[in-house]
Amino acid sequence: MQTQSARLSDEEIQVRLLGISDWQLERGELQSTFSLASFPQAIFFVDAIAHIAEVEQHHPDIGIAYDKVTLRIATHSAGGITEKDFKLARRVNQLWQVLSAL
Ligand SMILES: C[C@H](O)[C@H](O)[C@H]1CNC2=NC(N)=NC(=O)C2=N1
Repeated sequence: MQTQSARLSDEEIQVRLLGISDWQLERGELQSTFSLASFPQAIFFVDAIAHIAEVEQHHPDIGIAYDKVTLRIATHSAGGITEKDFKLARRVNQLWQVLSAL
């Protein structure tokens, strides 16, 4: 879909960042770090993200440091940030809200 995979301008990115909590623009990627209660919970979170990524056919770079999970999202084919990246970030935030309520 052309509209979803078109590279966003810096201004468009900043506007969208206002509407999504806990994500920053770092080195040309959307980035967020989530703190879990334990290493197994971090792995569980990453596993759920993997399923979302497969459904979306859009995949974050994932770093796991004990109980912290850092996600970096960019659209490599567009050489920048696109709507697909924000869609994935919003899905991760939804997952985070569900897990936080458990
Ligand atoms: C064919 C498939 O849709 C592409 O290779 C996708 C897969 N997942 C992807 N994920 C991310 N983050 N960026 C991409 O450009 C990308 N490309």
